[in-house]
Amino acid sequence: MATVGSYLATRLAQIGLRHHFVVPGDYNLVLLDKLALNPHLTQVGCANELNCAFSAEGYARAHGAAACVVTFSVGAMSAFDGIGGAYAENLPVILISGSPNTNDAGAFHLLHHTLGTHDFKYQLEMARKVTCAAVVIDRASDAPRLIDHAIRSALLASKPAYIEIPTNLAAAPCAHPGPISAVLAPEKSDPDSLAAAIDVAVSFLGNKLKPMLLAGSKLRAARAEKAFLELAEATGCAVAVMPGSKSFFPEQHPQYIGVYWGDVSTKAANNMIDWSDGILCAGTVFTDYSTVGWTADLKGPQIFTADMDHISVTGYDFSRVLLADFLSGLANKIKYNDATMVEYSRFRPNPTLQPTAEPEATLRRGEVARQVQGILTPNSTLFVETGDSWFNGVQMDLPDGARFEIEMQWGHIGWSVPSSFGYAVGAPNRKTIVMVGDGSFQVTVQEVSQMVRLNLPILIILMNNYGYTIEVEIHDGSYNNIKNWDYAALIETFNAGIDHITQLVEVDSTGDVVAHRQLQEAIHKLQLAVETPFDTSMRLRFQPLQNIVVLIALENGILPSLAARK
Ligand SMILES: C/C(NCc1cnc(C)nc1N)=C(/S)[C@H](O)COP(=O)(O)OP(=O)(O)O
Ligand SMILES: [Mg+2]
Repeated sequence: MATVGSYLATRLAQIGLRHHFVVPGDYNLVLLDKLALNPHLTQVGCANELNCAFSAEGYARAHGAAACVVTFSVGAMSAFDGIGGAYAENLPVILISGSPNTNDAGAFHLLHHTLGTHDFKYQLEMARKVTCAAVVIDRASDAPRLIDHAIRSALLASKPAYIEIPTNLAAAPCAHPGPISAVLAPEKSDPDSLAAAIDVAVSFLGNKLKPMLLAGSKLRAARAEKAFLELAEATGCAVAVMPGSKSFFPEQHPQYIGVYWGDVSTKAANNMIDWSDGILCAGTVFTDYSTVGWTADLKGPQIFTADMDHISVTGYDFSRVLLADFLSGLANKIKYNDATMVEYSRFRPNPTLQPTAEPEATLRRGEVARQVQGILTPNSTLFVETGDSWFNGVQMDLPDGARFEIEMQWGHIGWSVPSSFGYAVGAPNRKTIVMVGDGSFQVTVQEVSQMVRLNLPILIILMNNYGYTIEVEIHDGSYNNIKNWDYAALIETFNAGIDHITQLVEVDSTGDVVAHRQLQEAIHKLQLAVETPFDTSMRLRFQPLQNIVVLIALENGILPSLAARK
């Protein structure tokens, strides 16, 4: 016989997970022991449950799915914020929570960590709001069915799922797992609807003079990036992406024309969108953010919408048509029409190279962004945090193979630190770079200490502009003040007890005036840091830290109103 905990561990390993993120608590300790026994799974501790959920979210970005394990109520409540983010970003994260013994409710026990009532179902009710499937294992014999249902639902919908396991059932015997195909077998498109949707799309695009494609953030969740590329090359037309799907289409591809984000588009992509008479939108999500306050929300007869499992255009609507099936089926039937590329070639803007700052100039945001651009490789993954970093990141010109991670829908400040940590756990062979503001960094900075512990080579570019600057731009007030930190000293704290040489490099444009050339040198050396023992003779202020590089750039160009806020 298996146990409920070992059954769950086997299923997590069988769907390809090699790590799971945890915060222990007395409702989940036996379960954690069972999960830790599985030879394919490594347990990764996090500093709190918000970061635990965001770390799993980042792992899912790298690995396809993820799992995090928390304790009842005080743990899960905090994790729900990160799980809400995974829901909003279409990422299959399995949230697993310990819970009271099955006899506690019936005995009218009042329990610690709960709301102090006899009702222990509130967590399940809350979980139902932020997941696509939420189950409670009330009997060990139900565990196989319920665990399989929750995991399969999450993988098919690319949304989080919730599994609640009472303390006394984690080690209870249950049936051995059956074939994993019961969980992993893919859904199929309805063949008639698929054929009909493709025919409608062929005539929609076929009778347009200047059709083009727009890639959206759900392309990854639908596992349709390859099919989208196939369709693009079959049509020869211009291809734009939305900010939430940057890097889901190769940016060095001749048909790539930039990020469509209304007035903040790149490479004049918005001009082509406005000029086109027919746009196939694949996996797109139009929100107040992504449409720049509804100024670019693409409605009307010239829009053809291909969603994860649903196709629609004026007068037609097809369900159970999987996006990847639709795109590759359409690629086989579509007529070639490169009119939009011919037009775009007439005004394709030259790349705007940020001028290199003068050697002695003090450091500014543009110079930091220019130098980050310079270190991007096909193996880079660039995380951009909510705030100014979004705009710096969206402008980056990605080499093919480079990936771009943004939390465009949930937009939770602080997401990038734990998410990049989880991502790097899931994809250690990639070079993870994070651009994050000081306000965001302060929300979830604890997970830098996990980066230290796991010796992950992550480069964090912290843009310290003394506060919530985006908020200042939106609507100023004293509430946008934050206390500046001595980040070097903070990082030293994380380094306690670690004897490896890694560096926190603080490039301070006031006080120790450090010209930008030293930033370049620092970045260059930081790159070396992950391969070779670090040269500790840096002239910059630094604190030894385990293979993590946190580069803190105080932006000299801070808004005058902020200057006084130190
Ligand atoms: C407070 C808030 N948004 C509101 C907000 C508040 N709470 C959560 C969890 N998420 C949010 N987006 C935002 S964008 C700050 O300007 C971020 O500051 P910082 O990281 O320092 O970046 P910038 O200075 O470039 O803006
Ligand atoms: Mg800031």
